[in-house]
Amino acid sequence: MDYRSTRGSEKYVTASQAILEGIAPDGGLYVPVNFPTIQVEPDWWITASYQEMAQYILTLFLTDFTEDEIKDSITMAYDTLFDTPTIAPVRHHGQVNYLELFHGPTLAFKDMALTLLPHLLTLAAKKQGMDRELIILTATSGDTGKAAMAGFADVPGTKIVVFYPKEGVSPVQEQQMVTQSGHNTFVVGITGNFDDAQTRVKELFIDQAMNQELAHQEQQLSSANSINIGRLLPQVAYYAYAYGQLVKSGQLHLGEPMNVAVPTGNFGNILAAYYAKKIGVPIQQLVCASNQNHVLTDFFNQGTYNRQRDFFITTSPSMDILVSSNLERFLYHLTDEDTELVTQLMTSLESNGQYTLPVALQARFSDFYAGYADDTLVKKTIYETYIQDHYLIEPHTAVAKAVVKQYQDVTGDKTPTVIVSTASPFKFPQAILEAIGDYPTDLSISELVTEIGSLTNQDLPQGIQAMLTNPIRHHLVIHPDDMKDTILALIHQN
Ligand SMILES: N[C@@H](CCOP(=O)(O)O)C(=O)O
Repeated sequence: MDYRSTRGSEKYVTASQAILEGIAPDGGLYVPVNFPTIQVEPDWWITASYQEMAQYILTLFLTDFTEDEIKDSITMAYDTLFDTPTIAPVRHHGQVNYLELFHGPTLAFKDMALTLLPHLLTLAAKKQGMDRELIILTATSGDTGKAAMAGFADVPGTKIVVFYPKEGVSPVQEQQMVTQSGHNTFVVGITGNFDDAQTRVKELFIDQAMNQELAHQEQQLSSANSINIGRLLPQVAYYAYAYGQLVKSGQLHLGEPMNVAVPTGNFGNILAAYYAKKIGVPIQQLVCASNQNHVLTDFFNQGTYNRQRDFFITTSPSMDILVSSNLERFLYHLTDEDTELVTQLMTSLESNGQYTLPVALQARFSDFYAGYADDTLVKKTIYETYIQDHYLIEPHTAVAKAVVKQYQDVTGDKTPTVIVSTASPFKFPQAILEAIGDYPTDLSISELVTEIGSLTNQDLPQGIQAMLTNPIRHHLVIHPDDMKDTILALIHQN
């Protein structure tokens, strides 16, 4: 299986090359040149473990890795770092299925790929005979940063630098990041938003002077964001696993489709569901759920992507994004691989802040339903779910739940649906407590997470305990324009 850039100007590369580079040299994103199909015995869906499914699916995509390399990486990634042997359980509460993707070490769905990526990247470097130090640049709106640092901490031959919006993540997300250990981890707040960070990170990948300077120091950039195909493909596995669990629970007969509802900002998680559908996971409708920054909702409903709009800081900060990077990959597939058109659209987005898709292409959106929920609706959804179903959900999951309700009200579609639950309630205690009761507004982080523990009847997860006890190691806050100099200073300090 080869990969090519969405902007088309580069030659085909192997999986290991694509993973190592992170982003294509022309500024596009690597995509598979074709899609394999799942060919398994019927009982595979209900008997395979999470690890077995992930191995099967990744073997289809990562064809220059051996089966043993993939298997060993998966064994190391999905182990006791997760607090449940099922890794990605589907829980059923009040007639609703939640695919809980927050059982990994940092309590967010990003762990599903970022416990694995360091192994894949290390192998990719070996395969390519690349012995430079890897500098992993990462932009985060809260979850990716912590998961990426936890994954790469003290991994030989790597340094990781993460940028996050200083005023745009939850207090727990920030505390998790700034207490991260590891001699090779760096996290820096910026006085801007996630888009400022992500845009500059993408620019640096194609900044010749920067890349030359790094090469001179025997270093090379790569990415831990979902712009890296090696971050995205592991996420395909959990949609297959969720489907198997729905069949196992008797909600579906094998072959009958499910719907999935994904809270999304950077369009990576829902693109992984789209890829799952393309390789044969029976998915009917992809419900694309946005928060008040509903640039994706407007795109799917009106055909125009317009990032020139107010930016809101919401209670679901991981989705506070106006430039959804992975939409570029979707456009590539939607346009039947018309790299010239994709390049035009992306150039228009960069220079005019918007683009409109030709009407004939808008007619191809039928796989997707898009909607959004603002913070008032999110609050109501968290409250109702807790009171009616005795289940505590965090704001991103609540966004998806609210949009599923809109979808079902509008269409009457009764297809069994999986709501992708992207983070643990422990990461967003303030928003949750505000939604469900009359809590004092001045609780400390420790008091906040303790309340969540009482409400869910759980001990504090290991990752939360570590956050409360580890010292703060990262203090830097900079202007986004200083990102390049800051990276160079951090990675070259002794
Ligand atoms: N929601 C993300 C933003 C970056 O998304 P990614 O999937 O491209 O890493 C976050 O929490 O950082």
